[in-house]
Amino acid sequence: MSKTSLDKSKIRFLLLENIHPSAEALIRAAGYSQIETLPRALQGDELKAKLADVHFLGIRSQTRLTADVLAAAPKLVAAGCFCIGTNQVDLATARERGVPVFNAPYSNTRSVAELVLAEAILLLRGIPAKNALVHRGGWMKSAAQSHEIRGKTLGIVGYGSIGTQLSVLAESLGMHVAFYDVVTKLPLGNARQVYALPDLLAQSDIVSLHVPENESTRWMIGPAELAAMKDGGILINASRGTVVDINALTAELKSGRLWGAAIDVFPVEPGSNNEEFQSPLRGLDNVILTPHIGGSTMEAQANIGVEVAEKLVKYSDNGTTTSSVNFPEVALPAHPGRHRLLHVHHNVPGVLSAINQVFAEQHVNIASQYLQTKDGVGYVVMDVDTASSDAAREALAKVPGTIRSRMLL
Ligand SMILES: NC(=O)c1ccc[n+]([C@@H]2O[C@H](COP(=O)([O-])OP(=O)(O)OC[C@H]3O[C@@H](n4cnc5c(N)ncnc54)[C@H](O)[C@@H]3O)[C@@H](O)[C@H]2O)c1
Ligand SMILES: O=C(O)CC[C@@H](O)C(=O)O
Repeated sequence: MSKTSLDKSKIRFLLLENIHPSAEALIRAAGYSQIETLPRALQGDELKAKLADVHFLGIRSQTRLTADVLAAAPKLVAAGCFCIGTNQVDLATARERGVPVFNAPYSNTRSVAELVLAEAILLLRGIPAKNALVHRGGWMKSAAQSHEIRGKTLGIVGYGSIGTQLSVLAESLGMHVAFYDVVTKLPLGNARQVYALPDLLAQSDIVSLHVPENESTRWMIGPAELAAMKDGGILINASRGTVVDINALTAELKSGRLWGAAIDVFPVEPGSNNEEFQSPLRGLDNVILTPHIGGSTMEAQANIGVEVAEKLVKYSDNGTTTSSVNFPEVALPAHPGRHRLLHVHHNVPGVLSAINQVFAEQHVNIASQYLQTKDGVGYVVMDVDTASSDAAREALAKVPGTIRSRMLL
């Protein structure tokens, strides 16, 4: 088992938001014993107090890692988002503080695509409203406004991992697929790219949103976009709650101009299962409301637990940052018989030569050196002879421009 300069028994992991137990199992199997798990998100002061002593943090979509919170986490070595979205983390600040952030970019794409397709079928048949009526003792045996999915047009906004997966599944059921994306994408199957969002909205029977939360997607579906949708259209949002103006959507649904919607994500979501969910969409019969569970299947969550925990452990044990969403990516081999020095610094001219100067002055022989930079931050890793590593680490920490350094035994 690999060793870290800080004894593994002293390294603290905090896993929030009911992360699947597969994560804890993997971290324990790697030799770490201090792992605290909580079933809910933490925010603000409560989160800051908890983070004072934490080295590795695991979150899902609800815990906000703002610049303020990161400043209160001086020991934080790395953070893992046990999900796809990383919009809840101030990624630039994390990078500038020398904290790599990891996620699981593919583990729940299939789960989301399956749910969206199921919702599209249910909404086209008016099942949510019929189900609600029958539960209240009503009966409405009628084919009015009930349609097959075959031959209908699905408009996908955001043709990435989930959008493409959905595209393939929808075509297998006989749907026509059109998509809008800011990037020109290779269409799968017979799908076709539409280059203006209003055009896509106007020609789709069902519109499904699969964009990340960022400046370009915030409130991208507002009154004008909803008005551009077909009469009787259906909107599905399993991306992020800030993508849709929920009040405008409520108005379109209440007026009956849009036929139905399935919404999994909301501008404000409860941080735990014990809080009340508030939304103007509550009580509308032809709206499927789900508690942000698009990616919540046992299969996806178990895989995510392993994938992200593995990335955190690998960074802790060996320094590898491959697939980090905010950090220079370095894939490192094992370092048997050597000590490994990890140095994160501001990427300004002279830092690397200062490091090499320090090593020359300390008579430290560098066996291997790896360097990557990203957006103003450099990450250099050096494997050195064990005899001289302590002196080298001490000198390295004093190099101007250093953000942080670490040694692996
Ligand atoms: N409901 C859930 O449980 C759940 C689960 C997984 C992911 N998600 C959300 O779904 C999002 C998409 O996931 P993914 O894995 O497909 O991401 P992805 O990065 O693979 O794809 C996103 C696509 O959106 C495009 N895009 C970005 N900005 C755009 C804009 N302004 N207009 C049009 N297209 C734009 C990108 O070019 C990309 O092709 C995630 O960021 C996450 O927020 C939700
Ligand atoms: O599990 C979550 O909290 C978020 C799931 C989903 O939105 C994701 O980004 O993968």
